[in-house]
Amino acid sequence: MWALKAEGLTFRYGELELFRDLDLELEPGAVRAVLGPSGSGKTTLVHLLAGILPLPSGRLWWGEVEVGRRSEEELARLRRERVGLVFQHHYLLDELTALENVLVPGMIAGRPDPGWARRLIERVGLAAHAHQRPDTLSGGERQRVAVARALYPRPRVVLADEPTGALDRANARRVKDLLLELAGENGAAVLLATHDEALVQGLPAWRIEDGRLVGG
Ligand SMILES: Nc1ncnc2c1ncn2[C@@H]1O[C@H](COP(=O)(O)OP(=O)(O)OP(=O)(O)O)[C@@H](O)[C@H]1O
Repeated sequence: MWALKAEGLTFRYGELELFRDLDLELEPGAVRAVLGPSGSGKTTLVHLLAGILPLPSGRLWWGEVEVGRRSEEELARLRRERVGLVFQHHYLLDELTALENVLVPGMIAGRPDPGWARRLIERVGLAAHAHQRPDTLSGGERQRVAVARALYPRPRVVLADEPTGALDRANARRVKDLLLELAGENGAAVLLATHDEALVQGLPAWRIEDGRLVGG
């Protein structure tokens, strides 16, 4: 069984065709970088795979569940349970502490587990900062909170779009390493889209070419 699978994905913005009959499959625990220059469609691909952009054609699965056509509400619930998202911008809530931000997915689901949230905050090296608000943390620390929050629901797959794009080299590596470690410990597959080839050196990678993914 796969953690993430897409079949026959075609997508265009007007005249600009970004994907043509694209297939992909990630097994549980697998890691793939998605590489491509600016404008090649990395963000668009992540948004399609996250169900943020509706699929105009093709099929998408998160684990054994086919995403298909669903109400916004149902899609949001499924995504919260099955998909961890990390973007270049952290999207943390400024009025909550770091720990509370990690717990948010559990509160929305009505099953908060503060012990698990605390363990994740510890794992990303922020135990001493658990009760600080995001606006009092550094950029790298905020991204580590975002990584912990993405892993909180124990998702099948983590989709990351330039998660280290706003960070210096050392912080970028630390955030990327933590993302892969935590995902690995929890059996989540990771798809990491970036233009930064040095960051993902040594990882299996797909490149966007002619509307498909090659390599890997
Ligand atoms: N809403 C939109 N309407 C029309 N064209 C769009 C839209 N969003 C993106 N595009 C175009 O689609 C192409 C792919 O954009 P996308 O943001 O997916 O690329 P990317 O590889 O993530 O780029 P970057 O690394 O610069 O973020 C670009 O040429 C962009 O101009």
